[in-house]
Amino acid sequence: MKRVIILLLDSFGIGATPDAHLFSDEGSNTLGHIADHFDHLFLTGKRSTPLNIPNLNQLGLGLAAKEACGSYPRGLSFITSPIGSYGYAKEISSGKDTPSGHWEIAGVPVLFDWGYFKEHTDSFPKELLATICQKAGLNGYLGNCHASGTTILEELGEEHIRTGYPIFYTSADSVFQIACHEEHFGLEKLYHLCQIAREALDEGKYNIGRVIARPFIGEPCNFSRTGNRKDLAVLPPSTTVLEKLSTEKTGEVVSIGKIADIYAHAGITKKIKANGLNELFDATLEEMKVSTKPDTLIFTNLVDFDSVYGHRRDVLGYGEALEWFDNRLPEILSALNEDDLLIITADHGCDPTWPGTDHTREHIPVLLYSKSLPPKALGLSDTFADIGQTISTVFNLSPMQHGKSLL
Ligand SMILES: O=P(O)(O)O[C@H]1O[C@H](CO)[C@@H](O)[C@H]1O
Ligand SMILES: [Mn+2]
Ligand SMILES: [Mn+2]
Repeated sequence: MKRVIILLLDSFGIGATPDAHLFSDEGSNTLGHIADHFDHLFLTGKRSTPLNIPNLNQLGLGLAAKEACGSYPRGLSFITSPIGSYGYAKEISSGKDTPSGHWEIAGVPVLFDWGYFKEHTDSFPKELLATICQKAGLNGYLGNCHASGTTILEELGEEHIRTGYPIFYTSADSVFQIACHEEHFGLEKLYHLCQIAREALDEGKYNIGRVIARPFIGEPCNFSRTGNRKDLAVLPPSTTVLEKLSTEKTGEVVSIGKIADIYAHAGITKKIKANGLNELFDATLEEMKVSTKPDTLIFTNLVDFDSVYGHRRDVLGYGEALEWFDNRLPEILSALNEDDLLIITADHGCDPTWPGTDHTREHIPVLLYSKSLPPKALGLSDTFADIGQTISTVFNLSPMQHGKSLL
């Protein structure tokens, strides 16, 4: 039996890429700056340890980070003999968004330019808004701007409840996001509205990667987003390794968390919904226990690193979540069969110390671990697609067009 398990820590970058200046992200470093912060807390007596992630470090994370940005993350002990193969990768896709990162990992980089809503206010074209309102029978909308998804609820959540108008917003990513109250507006009504927006964007050829439903609950001054987020993505531009596995080998491709949505369900054979790091982690472990089909890929996206900590610029929360993950990592390692391959990686950066609330253009870590694989230094991957090519090699699929196998 051959299985590949991918744990994707959404936004866990390890240092700016050479093209980061094109995104105003030169010097960004998600892991590095979190480690700096924790080291400072330790040295000033506010924490009993620096950033404490010994298991990731043993897998070669510190060494990969050193190669990616020039310095070992502060406070981590220097490891000379990691137990895993470690490397780092840069991105050839044009954007630093979630679909681009995930698709490139699956062997399909985004070599075209997405459409973006670049204006920070009055962000969406009038004719697009008119079409959506007409098709959805809406008398109005709120927002129509760039925003952080939690800040905009504080600003407009109350007015949304009072008027019944949905909140439309975007970011530096190729997204059209819609926030509505689950009870006052209704969840199904929100999903329906997102579908209308998706169709209007496609018909208008705006080339927008995702429409995202952002449901929330609560009262003014106390709103919170729920786990019923839904991403309506366009299809990847060509066949991903996920699709190849499910068609060439009739293998099992298990999505845990938002993976299925990100790939527009293409190639996914089993979908497991889970919210929050704990549930996502438990679901991954459970799937590793019950999956018996040969040629299985279990792919988990741990979105909270990005949506709860990275975009919120919560350095402490991000670091503590990393420590939580690291502490549970041995459970995954001991659930691995002899010829399973574990891949720990990310899709882009989201440095919580960086100005603004957007992603950062960074290298991703590429940590491979298998009981049957002697550890080695993998060096720099010129594209995230090396991961897809590696998976294609493991399952003996036809080669992907991009990337080289790391095995
Ligand atoms: O600020 P929130 O709503 O979390 O939105 C963020 O999440 C979106 C999708 O990952 C990004 O484009 C960014 O805008
Ligand atoms: Mn992401
Ligand atoms: Mn994000």
